[in-house]
Amino acid sequence: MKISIITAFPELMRSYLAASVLGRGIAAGKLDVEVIDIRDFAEGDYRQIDDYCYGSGGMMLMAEPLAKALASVSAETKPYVVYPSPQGTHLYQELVEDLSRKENLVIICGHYEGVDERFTQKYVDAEISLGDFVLTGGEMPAMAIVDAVSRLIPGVVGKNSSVTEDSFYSGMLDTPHYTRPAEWRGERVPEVLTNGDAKAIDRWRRRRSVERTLDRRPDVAARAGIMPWLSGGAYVMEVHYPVLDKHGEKSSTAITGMDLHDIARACRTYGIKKYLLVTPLAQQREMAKRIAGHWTSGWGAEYNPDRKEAFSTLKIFASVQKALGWLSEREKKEPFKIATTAKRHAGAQHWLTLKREILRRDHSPVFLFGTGWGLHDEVMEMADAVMTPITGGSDGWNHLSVRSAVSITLDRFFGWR
Ligand SMILES: C[S@@+](CC[C@H](N)C(=O)[O-])C[C@H]1O[C@@H](n2cnc3c(N)ncnc32)[C@H](O)[C@@H]1O
Repeated sequence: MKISIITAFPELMRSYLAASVLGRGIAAGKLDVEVIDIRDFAEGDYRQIDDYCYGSGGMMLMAEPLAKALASVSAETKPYVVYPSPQGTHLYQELVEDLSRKENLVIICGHYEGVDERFTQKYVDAEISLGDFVLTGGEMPAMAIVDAVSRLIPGVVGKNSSVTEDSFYSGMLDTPHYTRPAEWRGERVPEVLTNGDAKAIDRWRRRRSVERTLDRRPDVAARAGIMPWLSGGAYVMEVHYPVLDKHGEKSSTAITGMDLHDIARACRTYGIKKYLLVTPLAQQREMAKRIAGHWTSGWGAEYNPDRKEAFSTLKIFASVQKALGWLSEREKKEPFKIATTAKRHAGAQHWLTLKREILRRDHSPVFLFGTGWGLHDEVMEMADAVMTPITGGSDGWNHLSVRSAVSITLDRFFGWR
C-alpha cells in the first residue's frame, strides 16, 4: 500500500513517520509513505500556497498548488483522496479497515480556514473528522489515519494478536492490562493472570472485555458479532408444532426442503451449534432425515462438501420439550429461550436489549422460530424472552419467510465485521 501525504509542514510529518512501530514498518518496506510539500508546486518568488478567503478574510490553502501536488502522485491505480476535516465523517475502525484496503491513499492536510471548496469538490473522495473539535491543521489527523491504517497492514505491528485483540477490531473494548511488578503501591495484579492457567486467563480476559464494553460503550457491543464472547453455544429452533393456523387454531405445518437448506446454511455461516427442527409427525422427520442424509453422507456430501457442513448442524426432534431437554444436557445449563414473533407482543424486548442481556449473563441462547401463522402460546409461555418483530417499512407489513427471519436475526446477533 502506498500513502501520499500532501502538506505545508513536511518536516512535522517526516519526523513522526521515522519513529517507533510506524518507522520500522516503513523501513521494512511493509508500506510506502511519501510526504509531498505543497510549496514545491507553488508559483512565484514567494511560493505562495495560501490566500485570503472571499467573504471572511481569513487565510486558506489555494486550489492550484494542491491540484498540482496531487497530480504529482505516481500511482498505478487512481488514488483515493482523503481530506481530514472537522466537517467529515467521524473516523471509526470499520472506516480505517476500508482505507487499509486502498492501494493508493492520498491525504490532503488543510490549514487555516481549510482548503478551497472547488478543490475538495473536484478531487476529494472522503472528508474524515477526528471528532467534534477544531485543530489548527490536518497534519495530526493525517498522522492518526496513517497510524491506524498501518497497524492493519500485516507485519507492521510485530504480533498480529495485539491488533486483533485491540478495542473495536475484536468487536469489544480491550481487556485491562497489567505488567510487573505484581504488586504496586499496595495494588495487586488480579491473581488469575499470574497462576499460569491459560484457559482461566482467556476466560477472565473475555469477561472483562465484555463487562467494560457494556458499561462504557454499549453501542459498540450492539454492532459486534457476539459469538466469540460466549462460553457456550447458540441454537436455532424451527417449530412445526404447536403453531397457529390462519384461524388462530393450534396446528402443525409441513417442512420444506428450501427452509432446511437455507436455515442450515445460515446456521453454519453464523456459527450456530445446532439447527433444531421440531415436528411430531414421524413421516416428516423421516423426510428431513433423508434430505439431511443425502447431503451429509450420501452422494450430495461428495458433490458439495460445503452443504455437508451446513447440514451437519441439523438435529431433528419430535417436540419442543425434547429439543430443549437435549439442549440443557448438552450445554450443562438452561438455555436462554428467545421466542420470535411477527406480531406485536406485550412485554417483548428489543433485539439489542436481548443481545446485551445474552452477553452480560453469558447465556446460551436458543432462538425459537414459528412456522405457519407463528408460535402457539404454549411455546411463547416456555420462553424466557420474546423478541420484538423484525420490521421494515413504516406501514408495518412484515410477512417474512421463516428462513429470512432466521438470517436477519442471526446477522443482528452474530454478524461479524
Ligand atoms: C482550523 S481547521 C479549519 C476548520 C474549518 N474552518 C471548519 O470550521 O470546518 C484547519 C484544518 O485542520 C484540519 N482539522 C481541524 N480539525 C479537524 C478535525 N476535528 N478532524 C480532522 N481534521 C481537522 C483540517 O484539515 C482543516 O482544514
